[in-house]
Amino acid sequence: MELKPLIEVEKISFGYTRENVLNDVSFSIGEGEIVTLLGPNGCGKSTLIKIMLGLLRPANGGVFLNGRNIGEIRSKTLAGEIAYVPQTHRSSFPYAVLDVVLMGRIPHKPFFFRYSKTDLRVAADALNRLSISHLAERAYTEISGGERQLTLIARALAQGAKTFIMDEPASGLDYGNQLRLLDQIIKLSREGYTFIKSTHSPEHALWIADRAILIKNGAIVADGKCDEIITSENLFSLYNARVNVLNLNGSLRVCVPQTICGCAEFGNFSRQTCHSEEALPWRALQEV
Ligand SMILES: Nc1ncnc2c1ncn2[C@@H]1O[C@H](COP(=O)(O)OP(=O)(O)OP(=O)(O)O)[C@@H](O)[C@H]1O
Repeated sequence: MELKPLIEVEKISFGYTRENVLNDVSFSIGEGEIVTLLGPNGCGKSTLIKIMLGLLRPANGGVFLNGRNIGEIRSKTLAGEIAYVPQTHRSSFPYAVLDVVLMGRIPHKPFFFRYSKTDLRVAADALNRLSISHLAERAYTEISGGERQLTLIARALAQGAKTFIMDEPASGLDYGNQLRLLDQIIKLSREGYTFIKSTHSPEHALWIADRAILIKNGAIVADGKCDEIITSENLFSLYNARVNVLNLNGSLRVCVPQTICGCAEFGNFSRQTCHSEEALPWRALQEV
């Protein structure tokens, strides 16, 4: 089924200097999709995200939200539509975590305002949803990087926008919080939210995303369903790393490196199992 285009990126080129970082990048995002941007360090993911948010102006091309050029939409209006979770964020002011989350309500407020009971409830719900209510009174400057990341995601939720653009949202999170974040994204997507997120984990894309856009040297090299384009060959082309994409139980896909500890044979990747023919559990899995 063809999804209604929500965001259209048309022929974007951009360079910080004379050299282009992005070249002729085009794609569209449908309402309710979860789209993952994948690519090696420095390939242009964050730059593309900043252009999609109107924070950087492209040299050529444009970004359209529901047909309107993003550069012409007032920032307050845009904030009601799109919430941004940046890769890293530091604050010099020791705001309480609750206050940082409440800042997500500002686009809904007039110039002079006080937070209403509804704002407080929305912020408390967002903290609760991310399981960080216990941090509410802590200073944002005195919590860990992962806790800050969760706070920013809660702020994005409190903002009430239906589209989330997230730059490596799982990067600072511990393993449990990474999985809980993926879970939240799936739940919110079922409620009609749209997600565009960059990641360095092809597995995260395989597990939750509808679509992946693979970027290399500032250009799109593949765009399609995760199951179809997150392949061993494409991962090698992106990361210069040999990885098998395996099918678990016919539904879940996982990435398994072909070589760890110098053993090139598929499956022989732990010191214990090295050179042991019997101990190859991965043989039972089907290679994609
Ligand atoms: N403010 C800047 N000024 C000049 N060059 C920049 C600036 N920000 C990024 N770049 C360069 O632009 C290119 C793309 O950077 P970008 O941050 O978009 O990559 P990325 O794919 O998000 O990388 P990573 O996965 O490491 O976060 C890189 O070569 C980077 O060095």
